Amino acid sequence: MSDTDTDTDTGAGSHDPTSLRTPIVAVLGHVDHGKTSLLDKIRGSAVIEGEAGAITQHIGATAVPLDVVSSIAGDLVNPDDFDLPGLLFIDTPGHHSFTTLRSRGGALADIAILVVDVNDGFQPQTLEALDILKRSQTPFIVAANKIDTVPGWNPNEDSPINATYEAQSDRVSSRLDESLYEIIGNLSDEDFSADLYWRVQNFQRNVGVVPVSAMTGEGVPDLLAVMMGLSQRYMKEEMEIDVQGPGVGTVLEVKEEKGFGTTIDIVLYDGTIKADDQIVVGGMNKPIVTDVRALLQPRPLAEIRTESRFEKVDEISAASGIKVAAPELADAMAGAPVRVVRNRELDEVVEEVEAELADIAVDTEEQGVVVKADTLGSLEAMADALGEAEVPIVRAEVGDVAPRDISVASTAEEPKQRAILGFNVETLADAEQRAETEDVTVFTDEVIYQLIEEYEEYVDELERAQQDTILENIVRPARFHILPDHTFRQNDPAVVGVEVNSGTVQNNANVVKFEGNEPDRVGQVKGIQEQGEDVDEARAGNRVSVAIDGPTVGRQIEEDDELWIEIPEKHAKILEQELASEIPGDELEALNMYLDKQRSRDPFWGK
Ligand SMILES: Nc1nc2c(ncn2[C@@H]2O[C@H](COP(=O)(O)OP(=O)(O)OP(=O)(O)O)[C@@H](O)[C@H]2O)c(=O)[nH]1
Repeated sequence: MSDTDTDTDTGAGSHDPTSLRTPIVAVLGHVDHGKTSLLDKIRGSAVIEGEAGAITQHIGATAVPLDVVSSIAGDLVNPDDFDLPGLLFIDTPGHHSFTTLRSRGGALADIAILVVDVNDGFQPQTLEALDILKRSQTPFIVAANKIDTVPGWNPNEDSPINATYEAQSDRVSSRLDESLYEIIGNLSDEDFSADLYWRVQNFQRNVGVVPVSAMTGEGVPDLLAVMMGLSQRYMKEEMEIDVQGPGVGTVLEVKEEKGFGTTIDIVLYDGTIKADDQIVVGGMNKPIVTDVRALLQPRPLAEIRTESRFEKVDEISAASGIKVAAPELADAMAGAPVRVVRNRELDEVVEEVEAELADIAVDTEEQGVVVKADTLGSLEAMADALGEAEVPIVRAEVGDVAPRDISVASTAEEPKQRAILGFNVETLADAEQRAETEDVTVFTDEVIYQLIEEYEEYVDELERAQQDTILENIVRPARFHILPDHTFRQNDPAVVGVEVNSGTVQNNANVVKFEGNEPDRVGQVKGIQEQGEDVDEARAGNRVSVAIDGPTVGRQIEEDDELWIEIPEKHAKILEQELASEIPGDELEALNMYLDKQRSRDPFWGK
């Protein structure tokens, strides 16, 4: 330990062939529950507590070295107990960036903080985040945030939780306990056994809940202590890397940068990347092979007035966030792998990148919706969620919704598949216009489940509308009988009083009479009158007079006869198979009786 004691540089450090890298930490949680504030608090405390320059601002991440963790956490962290170099916090909070952050087949973050507002409790994105954590099997702790908002709270800036608990009245602390136990209960509903962190004996089996305030810093010492302890205890082996080996990382963002062209912000989780390395990066169509032109880090705050926001470095080791400037990065994708070639066969490295990309690739089908997402990880998350919702995908790509996506969607055979689902992306202006003319519906949202819910509602509505039009064009079943002494006209057309037993008699429908089970078309309804008024239809129970063109009363039809509306076989099939739940019960009854009659003659009628 003693030889690394003085080494506060969490990145390029020791020259041991293997060394322990910094665990990568991601912060997730529902909107407004305090993810950004918590990160800011940790960063802020680190700046105040540490020697100048002790925390390193990386691209997309903040490194908090062990000695700074220890000075914030006080008695809770004794640096002699640890040999991991500190913690690397990913600066972009939210499960969205978390899904982007993947490494070989898993989450890139080694550990996560799930922020839950103690007042607000579990919310949709809390559940979504939990789902993502569960799937990626990422260890996490819950930061029960905003404890300072418990009415009557007596704040103690930056205090460990037990000290601040003691400073609260019984009423206040039992109120906080109530909220905390609610969160623990919610976690258990989601199959996570959880408890207040100081009661947890085995963090591999139980999720620790740490009460904190991102505002006052209360509980932040505990949070850091638990993170450090968890990493040291359970992740040490995974943190062993060949620090001088060729670097391996994940693209966090693809960005245009003045003077540098397209650059990629990456998180390096293994080895070292050097300013003269050849690298292979996952691209839209194929791996991109290119040479690093510059490795860029943010300039320390003091030098912000100089022209560039960045300064060049010669090399950097895992775990770290770095901007890479290199030619031909336009097709690079957020979430894609990056590998340094150095001393290895280029083909081999390309194959490794291809294999990783294939691993993330989404299965597409002949017919389905178009899916767009801003990163590979989120595309994969979308594909998973759509798979669960049984929505097939015809094309899945990283990027904004573009006109060619509209073209693809417009070729869908089913109207419900003339749709594009865009997660965290924009719709380009010309695509929007095109969507309108090509009758393609574009859905965009920043929450996966909301996006899918929106689409499902749309599909439901579409199907309802379709059934309505089908129903409009389909002959409705009806059974009715001629009332005795109600012949108003013998023929041309015959006009008789009838009562509808079940179903709906509609104008212009054909009328049949069964002789035994043999249907015999006797004519067509040519007018319905109810109490002297013309109507379009008569429902079950109505007594109306109908004009039937074709028969003569006394010959083809008689008073007391039971008559039916004739249902074409195709219509009968649609009614029975698709619309049975849409039509009224009495209509269904008439349909079933009609089918019974037809099928006693021909068992396959209407099937
Ligand atoms: N009183 C109090 N307010 C807090 C605390 N943490 C966050 N807030 C406030 O809650 C609001 C949301 O906090 P953010 O940090 O922006 O939340 P977030 O989860 O990062 O939100 P998004 O980035 O929008 O998802 C802000 O007004 C914060 O000032 C806390 O511990 N106590």
